[in-house]
Amino acid sequence: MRLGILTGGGDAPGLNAVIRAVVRAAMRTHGWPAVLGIPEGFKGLVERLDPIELTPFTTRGLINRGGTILHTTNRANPFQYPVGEDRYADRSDEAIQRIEELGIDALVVLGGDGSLSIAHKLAAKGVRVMGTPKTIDNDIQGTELCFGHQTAVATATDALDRLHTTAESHHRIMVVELMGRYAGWIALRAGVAGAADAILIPETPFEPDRLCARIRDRAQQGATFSIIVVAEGAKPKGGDVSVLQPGEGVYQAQLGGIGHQVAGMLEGVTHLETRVTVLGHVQRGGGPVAQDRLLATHYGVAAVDALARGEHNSMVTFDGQRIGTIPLEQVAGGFRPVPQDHPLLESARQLGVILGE
Ligand SMILES: Nc1ncnc2c1ncn2[C@@H]1O[C@H](COP(=O)(O)OP(=O)(O)OP(=O)(O)O)[C@@H](O)[C@H]1O
Ligand SMILES: O=P(O)(O)OC[C@H]1O[C@](O)(CO)[C@@H](O)[C@@H]1O
Ligand SMILES: [Mg+2]
Repeated sequence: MRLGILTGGGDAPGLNAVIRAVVRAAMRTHGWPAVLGIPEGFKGLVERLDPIELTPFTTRGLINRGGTILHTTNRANPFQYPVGEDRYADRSDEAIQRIEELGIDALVVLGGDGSLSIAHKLAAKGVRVMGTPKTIDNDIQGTELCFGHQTAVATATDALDRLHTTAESHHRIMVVELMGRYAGWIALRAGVAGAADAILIPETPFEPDRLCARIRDRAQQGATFSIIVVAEGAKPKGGDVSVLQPGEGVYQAQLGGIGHQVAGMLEGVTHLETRVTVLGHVQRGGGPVAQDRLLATHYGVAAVDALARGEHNSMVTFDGQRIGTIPLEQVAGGFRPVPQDHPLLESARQLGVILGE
């Protein structure tokens, strides 16, 4: 079987490790021919960019490399492809024609919800696809873990450790804005691991007055500094998410600003000196931590195994114990928020972490 592979949407640590695993499993275990790497996500198919021949030799040294050697874009949906200023066309037939022309029997898509939804639509038109769940936000339906997430959590935790020492030196409030558009997995996990005093996530719109009162109480009870973690998609009760740049057409809005908003509220009420750190794309950069290398490797091997079994139109998954697969139709268009009864939320509550409730 000739495999094609592409990476879509934002990058995440572990993409290269999946590519390496797919290539090795396909060629070494199944004796399939070299895998064709499609550059720039789905754009590479529509624009007929030259594929990259991937072999165990050309994918050496990839397990710990950040980014994606295939490059990626989040602006290349073949079903709604930009063809001019504010104009889009369905170019999916051209993408499919290119897959056929390259002799690709199955396409492995490393992507988030957007890319996996596109893969599902291609499958409906007869393309054999296999997805692997990628996103640092960890918000893809059907799997406990997406690769990249644990690296982002480690990076954010390290940032919180560093902010602790300077917060303590200056008796300041430090507000840290972390990624997480719709789900607060990074903020919750890094917040607990980094001993944050408050964690605000998109799933729990916060009460500004209560938040300010509780931080003021902390100070009055002797706390000389506070660390507040805010997911970029967090919002006050009855309010909206903070947008830096609105979305347009197929372009998603750029979120940001909630950290400064929260800092302004806190400083106004508590009169404590407050500083803001927006960690941003640092969370997506660099090589994957060991857990993400392992998860990415399992996912790559499982994707090839599933195709070899004759399965397609699925995504590989991890349920906390085992690697499996799930039909893409159960993934596309959905997302996975932090449930209100999640054990880590419960532990945070019991530690007295302010959760904006
Ligand atoms: N539900 C959907 N169905 C079809 N296309 C979608 C859907 N959501 C997003 N898209 C398109 O898919 C492309 C990739 O989406 P996006 O940038 O969200 O990447 P992703 O794969 O979801 O990764 P991530 O969001 O983690 O960066 C974009 O062109 C976007 O317009
Ligand atoms: O790289 P971009 O286009 O700014 O996208 C940023 C978004 O991508 C993510 O990193 C992953 O979906 C989100 O956390 C963030 O909102
Ligand atoms: Mg997306």
